[in-house]
Amino acid sequence: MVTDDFPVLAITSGEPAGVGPELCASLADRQWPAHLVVLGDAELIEERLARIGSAVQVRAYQPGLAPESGMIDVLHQPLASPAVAGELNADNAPYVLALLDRAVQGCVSGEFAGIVTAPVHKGVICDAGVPFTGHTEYLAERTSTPLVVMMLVGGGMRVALATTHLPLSAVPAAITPALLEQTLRIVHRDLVSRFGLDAPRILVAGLNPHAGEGGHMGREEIEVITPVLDRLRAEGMLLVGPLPADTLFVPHTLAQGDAVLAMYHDQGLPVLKHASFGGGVNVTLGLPIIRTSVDHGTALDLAGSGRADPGSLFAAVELAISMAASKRKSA
Ligand SMILES: NC(=O)c1ccc[n+]([C@@H]2O[C@H](COP(=O)([O-])OP(=O)(O)OC[C@H]3O[C@@H](n4cnc5c(N)ncnc54)[C@H](O)[C@@H]3O)[C@@H](O)[C@H]2O)c1
Ligand SMILES: N[C@H](C(=O)O)[C@H](O)COP(=O)(O)O
Repeated sequence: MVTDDFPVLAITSGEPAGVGPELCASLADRQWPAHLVVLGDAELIEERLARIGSAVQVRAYQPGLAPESGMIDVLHQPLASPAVAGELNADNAPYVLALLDRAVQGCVSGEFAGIVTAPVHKGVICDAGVPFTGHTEYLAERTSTPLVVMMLVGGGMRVALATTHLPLSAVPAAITPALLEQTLRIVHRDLVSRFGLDAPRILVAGLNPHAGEGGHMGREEIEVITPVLDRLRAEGMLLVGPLPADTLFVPHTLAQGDAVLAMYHDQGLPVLKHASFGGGVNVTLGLPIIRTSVDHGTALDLAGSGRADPGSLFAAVELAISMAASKRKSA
């Protein structure tokens, strides 16, 4: 059960051909102020541990059992087909989704205080016939949440996205006044409730080069972004922008805000990942449950090598623990 000061967190081990299973096992290298329960196929995790020469042991998860050093507690979920490190197999896509479903179910029932996700491979899930664009959208659907916001934290930055996993050509039409307003409300609310900021200041990027150059390089700033910002400012929200994205991330400007709202995935994430890859955290705002994740993908090239850096997973667990504590304080 989730106790006040010792949350139980579900760690989904993700794509079985990727680095997720071995990274999850490396969580046993540290002592955590939480009970970490790895969701995955126990034999797969044992096989990866043996392969990388790790002394970590696998124990079957039982609620209430105290964590032990050098051991990971695994809530066994069987693979559909044997997994080979580095080789994607669409037959295991339902397994990957079952890990997420089980974790969500545990959060809803109160068994888990939150979810930390190791990476999945979006393409192989789609290849299996399940339209899938990412955990963010999947968890929104599974928790019946109409809108969630992806935010990455790292390198001293918090970068939220107005749009997530959609083709670049679809971005301008997706940035509607309603989307932008709801997104900013979610970012603002969660920065207060989950990150402990009293009056967060959000730097909002424009969509076009030089924020549209007064309408000469695009009109979204004038017609969509500025009116939304004006409306929310009138309510007291501290919003700066729309700012030209090329200079938004220079230290002097960045220092004037607590978070950035970028208009699309590759406007914000390359900057953050350049500054912090391997140590950043992806967090989903607006969900009724806590969810954090690594900042990297399945790294098929490293799977089974023992060379994958667990830094981002560790940071994701730390953030989930701190968010669970904030939630308890505000309850
Ligand atoms: N949280 C997630 O589930 C998540 C996040 C990002 C990407 N993805 C997915 O992962 C798949 C592969 O994506 P990609 O190839 O663009 O990115 P990737 O992050 O898997 O790999 C990019 C490079 O970073 C290296 N790298 C990644 N993780 C590392 C680690 N922990 N330690 C050391 N080096 C590491 C890889 O070896 C590779 O050279 C895609 O399907 C993508 O959508 C999932
Ligand atoms: N956009 C994320 C990143 O670059 O880290 C990644 O694709 C994972 O997204 P989900 O959390 O939605 O799976």
